[in-house]
Amino acid sequence: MSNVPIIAIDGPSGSGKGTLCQTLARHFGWHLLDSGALYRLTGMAADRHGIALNDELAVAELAKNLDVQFVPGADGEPTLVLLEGDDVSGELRTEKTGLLASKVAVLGAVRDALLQRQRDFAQLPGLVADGRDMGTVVFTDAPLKIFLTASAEERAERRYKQLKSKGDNVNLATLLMEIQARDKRDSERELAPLKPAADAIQLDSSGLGIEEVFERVLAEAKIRLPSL
Ligand SMILES: Nc1ncnc2c1ncn2[C@@H]1O[C@H](COP(=O)(O)OP(=O)(O)O)[C@@H](O)[C@H]1O
Ligand SMILES: Nc1ccn([C@H]2C[C@H](O)[C@@H](COP(=O)(O)OP(=O)(O)O)O2)c(=O)n1
Repeated sequence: MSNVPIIAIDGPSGSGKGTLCQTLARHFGWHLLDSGALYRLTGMAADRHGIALNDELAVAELAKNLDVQFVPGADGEPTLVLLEGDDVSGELRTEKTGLLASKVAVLGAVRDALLQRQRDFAQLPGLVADGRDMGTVVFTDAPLKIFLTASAEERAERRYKQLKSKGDNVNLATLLMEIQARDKRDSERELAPLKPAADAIQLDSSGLGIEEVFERVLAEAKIRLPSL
């Protein structure tokens, strides 16, 4: 793992991690780990199988044996995600699934079950890792760690526009409450809580455009990863 350059991006929901990570991975031609998707899929699997979200061992067993396939889309089309053979690409990104993910993510046995699977993504020529504990737990040696934030209001607004453009019937006030509840659960949990690593660069993206965030992180990458 140590010879693989890694950029770890952590932060709360809607801060722009996914967008930034995809742009960075494309820019460098590196691999991408969407760790949140693994927690989302675990939450969905528990929901499908009627397993209580606090049944730690049963949920961890699901996490260990996730039957998932990522099928690259045709030109310009998004990757399809199949859970147990069913296309769950749409359901994966809903707020309901985000909430399920945040609930199973408090369970230590689930986090342990997903740890090695995440580390296996560290492959040459490099990895951009998106999550909550990339810099603090999963890739502690990453030479560049970014903790990306934005005000809860701005994050809710971003999510509102994103879901609205997909045709979802959403309400801004409800989204803000959901984001705040998820922030609280993710930050206050005992294991791998959402917090900046001691050596992370904190970047508040409130009022910054997507391109501006990318340029700032690119500049940091050139400093911290001199081989780039
Ligand atoms: N800096 C930014 N300014 C405005 N909108 C942004 C910014 N970064 C991301 N977005 C938009 O906000 C929404 C949520 O971003 P996303 O990358 O999914 O966040 P996260 O992965 O942190 O939850 C997306 O629609 C994205 O296009
Ligand atoms: N490394 C990670 C990634 C996600 N999680 C949990 C906590 C999050 O609320 C959920 C969903 O994460 P995800 O990054 O997909 O969600 P957002 O796109 O930021 O809304 O999973 C985690 O505990 N650790």
